[in-house]
Amino acid sequence: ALCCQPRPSVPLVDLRAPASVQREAWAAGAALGAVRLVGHDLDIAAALNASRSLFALPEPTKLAAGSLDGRPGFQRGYLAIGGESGLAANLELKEGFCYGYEWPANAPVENGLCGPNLWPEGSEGAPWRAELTHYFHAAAGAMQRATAHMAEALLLPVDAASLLRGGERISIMRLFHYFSAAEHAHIAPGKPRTGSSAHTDWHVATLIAQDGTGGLQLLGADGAWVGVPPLAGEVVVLLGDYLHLLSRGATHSPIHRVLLPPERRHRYSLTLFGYPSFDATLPAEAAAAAELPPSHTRAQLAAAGAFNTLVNGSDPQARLRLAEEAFGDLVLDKWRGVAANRVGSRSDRAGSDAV
Ligand SMILES: O=C(O)CCC(=O)C(=O)O
Ligand SMILES: [Fe+2]
Repeated sequence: ALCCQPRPSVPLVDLRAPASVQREAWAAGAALGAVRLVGHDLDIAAALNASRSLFALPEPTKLAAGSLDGRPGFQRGYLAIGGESGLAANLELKEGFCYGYEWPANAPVENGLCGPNLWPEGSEGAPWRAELTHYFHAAAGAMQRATAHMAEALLLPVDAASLLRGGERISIMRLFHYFSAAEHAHIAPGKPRTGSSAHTDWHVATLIAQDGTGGLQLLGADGAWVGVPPLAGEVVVLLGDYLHLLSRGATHSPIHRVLLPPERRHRYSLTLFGYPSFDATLPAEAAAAAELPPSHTRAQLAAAGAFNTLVNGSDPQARLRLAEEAFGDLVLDKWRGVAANRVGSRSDRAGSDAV
C-alpha cells in the first residue's frame, strides 16, 4: 500500500516534466539542498568507463599531467592521492582529474580559472578523452536546464537563465577514483582516512554521476547523515553556497562528505562544479542578509564538526569580502586553501582546519 512505502530521502525530479509539475520535488530538494535527476539524456556508463580508462594510465603519465605546482588555485590536471584536502586533519584517499572548457592553444588567460586542460601525454585521439570532452558539455547543459527548471518551479528571486551564465568556461569537471581505507597505507600513516571531508560546495550547483558503490552522504535538518543512493540512470544535483546567497536563503547548501568504499571496492564519480561568471558579485542586500555558514541547524553543525565552506562565518572580514569580491577571487582563495592542506605541506603539519 502507498502508505507504507518508505519515502525516498532525496527527492526525484524528472527534467522532462514541466517545472510546475515538479514544484513539490524542488521545494523538498531546496530544503535539503539536493535532488536526484532523471530525464537528463546523459550516458553515465560511457563517461564512467572513460574515466576508468584515464585512471588506468601508468602512474608517471598521470603525474606528468599534474597541475598544482605551477599555478596555485588553478584546478586542471591530475590530482595525486593526498594532493588536496578539505580539512587538513584528513587524508582524502582518492585520485582525481580536473578539466573543463577546451581553451584554444595560445588563448589569452583572462583570469586565474582560465587555462588549458592538462590531458595526459599521448591521449590525443583516445576515445575516452573524446567521451569525457563530450560528457563535460552534456553535463553542463543538463545542469543549466536543471537550474532553470528549479528557478521556475521555486519562483526564485533571481533570473534563472543568469545563474550559470558566463561560467561555462570556468566551470570544472572533477573525476574521482576513491580507494578503500587499507590501500596506500604508506601515505601519511596514522592520519585518519576519508573520501571527502565534510564541506559545502562553494558555487551554484554540482552535478554528480556516481557508480553503484555509494558513500556520498549529506546532513539532514535533524543532523542525521542521509545516504545519497547510487541509482543507475540518475545524477545528483547538489545546491551550493553561492546559490544560497543569491537566492537569499531560498535554497540550502548542504554539508556533505564521501565515505571510503568497503574493502576491495573502488568508487568512481564524475562531479561537475557549476560556476557563475568569474566577475559575478552578490547584490549588496544579498550579501548583507547572508547567513554564514548558510542556514544550517544546530544539529547539523554539531554533527559535522569542522567543515569547509565558502566563507568563514567567524571571520569579520568575510561578510565584507562577500559584498566586494568577485566569485572567482573568492573561489581561487578556497582552492589555494585545499591545496595547502595536501599531504606534507606546511599547513598539513600544523593541522590547521579552516571552517
Ligand atoms: O564524489 C562525490 O560523489 C562528491 C565529491 C564532492 O562532494 C566534491 O568534490 O565536492
Ligand atoms: Fe562537494
